[in-house]
Amino acid sequence: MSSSVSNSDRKIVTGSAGYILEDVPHFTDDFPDCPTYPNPLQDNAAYSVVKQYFVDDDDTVPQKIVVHPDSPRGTHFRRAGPRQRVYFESDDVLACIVTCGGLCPGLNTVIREIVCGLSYMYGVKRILGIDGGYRGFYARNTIHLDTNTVNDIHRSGGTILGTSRGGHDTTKIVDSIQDRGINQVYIIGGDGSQKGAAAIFEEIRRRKLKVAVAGIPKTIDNDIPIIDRSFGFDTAVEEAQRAINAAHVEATSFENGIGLVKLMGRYSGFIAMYATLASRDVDCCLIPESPFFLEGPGGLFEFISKRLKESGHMVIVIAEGAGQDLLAESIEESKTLKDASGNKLLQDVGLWISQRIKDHFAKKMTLNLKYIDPTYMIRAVPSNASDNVCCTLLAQSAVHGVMAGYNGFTVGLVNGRHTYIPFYRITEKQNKVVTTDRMWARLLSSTNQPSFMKHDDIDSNQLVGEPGTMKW
Ligand SMILES: Nc1ncnc2c1ncn2[C@@H]1O[C@H](COP(=O)(O)OP(=O)(O)O)[C@@H](O)[C@H]1O
Ligand SMILES: O=P(O)(O)OC[C@H]1O[C@](O)(COP(=O)(O)O)[C@@H](O)[C@@H]1O
Ligand SMILES: [Mg+2]
Repeated sequence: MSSSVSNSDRKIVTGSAGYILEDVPHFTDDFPDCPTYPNPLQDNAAYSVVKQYFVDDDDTVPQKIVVHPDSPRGTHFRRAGPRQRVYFESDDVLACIVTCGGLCPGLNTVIREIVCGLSYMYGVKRILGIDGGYRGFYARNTIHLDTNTVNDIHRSGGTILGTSRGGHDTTKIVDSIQDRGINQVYIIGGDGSQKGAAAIFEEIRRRKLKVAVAGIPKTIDNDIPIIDRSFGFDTAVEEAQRAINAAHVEATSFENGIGLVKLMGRYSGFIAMYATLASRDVDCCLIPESPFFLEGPGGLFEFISKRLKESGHMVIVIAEGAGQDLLAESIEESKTLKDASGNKLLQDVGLWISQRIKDHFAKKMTLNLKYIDPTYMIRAVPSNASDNVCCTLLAQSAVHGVMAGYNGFTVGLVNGRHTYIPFYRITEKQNKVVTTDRMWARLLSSTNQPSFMKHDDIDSNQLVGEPGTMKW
């Protein structure tokens, strides 16, 4: 690596052939002389047999893996994992864990694995749970966590710590961290929580505290950029199959039956897209990234009419954020309502579209429409086997990074490898389905639905924009 540019926000290292490392802060940036210790894992019987268990400090992971012979090497992120030296003595650690935002399958597994990782791998004995999200830092007592208290929690949905929206007061949160003597903060949450984590980290740095802040991305609808996916998505897609199956059974049992399922996805339609591709019973999938219209040639009503004539039934999957522009035209106040975190409150597109379909066909034909809203059911369940493994690796990677002195990062899977990503890359934009990618084309070809787009409508940004993750 040849040169390094660093300001309070960004730490960019450049190398030959267009190599760029978007690095994360490290304790030594602010405390150049802080002491280090041998990693206790080197004496751990389970890990000592692993060849090259410790990650080389120069290991980085490319953001783009499809390249041409003359492509520049491009952006990389620091590879996650244990390092030879650590920046905390086990007995000095006072760690805390907080869960924020909406529920997601796997929250309890991540909590469990942070506690077990800290305890079994690094001999940390003092771990606190923050009660009920960010406001719990200053408004509630802490919860004692150890390997016994978390032993069985991965079998339950939700979060044993509780969660909330709103209540982010950076000054009060950092006061609480400072007063309690906490020196490791693990924040499990979505895009909003990671913005909160970045604010906490900035304030900690401003106060020159030797406190590590690490984010673990919680995104059921896969709206966090850079990462391949995070825990809970797989479970949500699997759980959505039950609703789609029910919709299919209802639709096939009645004359002109329509089963309509609403799934989560405020701005990103990945759950709807993957649930549709997995099921094969879905005739039409509507997501926020792909505008649609109801009336006239090429519209949804025409397609419903055609599909009912062809097969006598149909299943529609709609993401909660789809068609919000159409709803906003009819419900004026929907444009301004927000939740406690400042997220725009969405109107129930499922109810609205059900009514519009019923009204449209009322005088034309008998129609049996059943609306199923499993949105909270798909996020309140415990995580499945594959998500449990995902939770474990994310939690352990976060613990390794913090112990190794890295700071102000979100841990995430990039092209199948765990990495440490600076907060600003996680919070600067949202991950979306790119409707000019092949995956959306596969969906259109599997459902045979219209694209609802005229060529002129295709957002020119999408043609040149960064491709969405989860591409095969
Ligand atoms: N820009 C922000 N700055 C600081 N805190 C934020 C910001 N956005 C959201 N938060 C806080 O993060 C927490 C979770 O945010 P929310 O948007 O509800 O869920 P998620 O993290 O799942 O996206 C809330 O306590 C909220 O107040
Ligand atoms: O009713 P709540 O608890 O605010 O949750 C609803 C929202 O939570 C989510 O499941 C997840 O949102 P977050 O990522 O902001 O937590 C959204 O898809 C949904 O709109
Ligand atoms: Mg969010």
